[in-house]
Amino acid sequence: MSLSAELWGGSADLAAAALEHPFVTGIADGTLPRERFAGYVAQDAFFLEAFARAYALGVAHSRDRATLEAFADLLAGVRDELRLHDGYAARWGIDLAGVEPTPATSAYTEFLLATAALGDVGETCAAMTPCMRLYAHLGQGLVPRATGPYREWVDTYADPAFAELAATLEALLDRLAAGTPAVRRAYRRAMELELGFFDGAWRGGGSVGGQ
Ligand SMILES: Cc1ncc(CN)c(N)n1
Repeated sequence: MSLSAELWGGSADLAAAALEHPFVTGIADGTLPRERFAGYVAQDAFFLEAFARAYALGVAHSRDRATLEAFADLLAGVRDELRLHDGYAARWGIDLAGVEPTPATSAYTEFLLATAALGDVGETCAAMTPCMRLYAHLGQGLVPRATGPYREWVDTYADPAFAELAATLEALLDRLAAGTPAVRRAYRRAMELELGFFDGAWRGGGSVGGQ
C-alpha cells in the first residue's frame, strides 16, 4: 500500500467525523446560517493564502524540476480556489481584506508555514495533503445529498479536477516522504487541524466586514 493511502486510512476516524460535523452537514442540506458560512469563507481565504505560501516554499525547496513543477501546478489550483472565494465575497458582501484569523485558523496556518519553512519537502507534503484529500472526500460524500445555497461549494470539491490535484500531492508525498514518525505526526496533525477549522467556523467568531 502507498504511504499516502496508509496515512489516509489511519485517519479514517477524523475523516468520518468531518463528514458528520454539523458545519459540514449544514452546508450539505443548506441549513447552515449564512453568517457562519460568510465567516468561514473569510477565514478560509486567509487560510488559502497561507496554503499558497506553503506551496511556494515547496517550490523553493524542490531539489528537482518534477517536484518544482508539481508544487507550481498545485499553487495554481489554490489561485482558482481563491477566485471562487472572491465570487462568494462579491455575491454575499463578505470583506476579505483585513481578515483577523481565529485561533483555529492561526493554529493551522502557523503549523503549515512552520513545516514548509523547515524545508523537508516530504514533511511539507504530509502536512498539506489532508487539506486536499479531505475536501475531495467531503465533496464526493456530500454531492448525492447536497441541496440549497451552498451547492457550489460541494460541487467544487466533488469535481474530478479537485480529486486530481489531491492525487498529484499524494504522488509527491509517496515519492518524497518516508513513513517516519515526523511524517505521520504531520499528516495526523493536519487532519486534526481540519476538524478544528470546522469547529471554529461552526462556533462563529472572526470578523466579517461589509455585510
Ligand atoms: C481549511 C481548508 N482545508 C481544505 C481546503 C481545500 N483546499 C480549504 N479550502 N480550507
